[in-house]
Amino acid sequence: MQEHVLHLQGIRKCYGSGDLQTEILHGIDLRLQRGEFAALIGPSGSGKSTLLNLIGLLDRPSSGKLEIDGEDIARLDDAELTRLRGQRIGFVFQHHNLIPAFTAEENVAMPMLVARGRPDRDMFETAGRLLEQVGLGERKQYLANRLSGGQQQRVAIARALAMNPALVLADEPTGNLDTHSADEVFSLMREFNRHQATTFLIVTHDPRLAARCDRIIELIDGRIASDSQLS
Ligand SMILES: Nc1ncnc2c1ncn2[C@@H]1O[C@H](COP(=O)(O)OP(=O)(O)OP(=O)(O)O)[C@@H](O)[C@H]1O
Repeated sequence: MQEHVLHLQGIRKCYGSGDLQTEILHGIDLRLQRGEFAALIGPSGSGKSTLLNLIGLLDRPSSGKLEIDGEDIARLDDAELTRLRGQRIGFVFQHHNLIPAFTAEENVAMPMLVARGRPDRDMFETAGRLLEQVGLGERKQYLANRLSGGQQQRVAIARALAMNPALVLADEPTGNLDTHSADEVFSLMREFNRHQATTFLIVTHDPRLAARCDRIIELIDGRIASDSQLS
């Protein structure tokens, strides 16, 4: 097992081409150890989503080295990147991205269905267990669009954990929620982190939530401006 779930060295990202090319990330060095619970903060436009997209293997860096769970992504073709993303990374977005006409259970089973190619009993058992862990065991047969915003985000967390990923990337996971639901969703991520040693990297604009992380990484103008260990 790799000690570092994530290792970035000199990561740069440019958008556009020719004279219109703009560099957004200017050489990011970052390591995340297994079991870390880290916040990524920074002003709007500082490059947080751009960085998360690279780490989430949704886009490739313009240069630099990116390793996920010991795999150097430069060596992987697009199909291998998709496999690595599906198996090792979980995503929680601000807008939960659940399939509204599917039940909570079907939504959580979806990553397992995609990986295995056909439904089996085990994936629904796993989905049911995860939904119990996020406090929605009674509602697993509810359609996603019949659940409240906070409940939908809890389903999204269960779905992100369905493949037992090494790393969960959360982009403003509580941005749409009232304070109480935001606290609940945050506490759930924390519990999974403590009990399963899942590594979390969470983009948040909420200083109160960032202060509940172990580490705060601050991005300003495409550079890491500060990186502080809180516990
Ligand atoms: N596909 C793209 N093409 C060109 N420029 C882009 C693209 N995506 C992002 N940018 C630019 O990159 C910069 C960083 O954007 P990014 O979304 O990563 O910031 P952010 O820190 O996540 O901001 P916010 O907190 O507002 O979500 C911005 O100036 C943005 O306009």
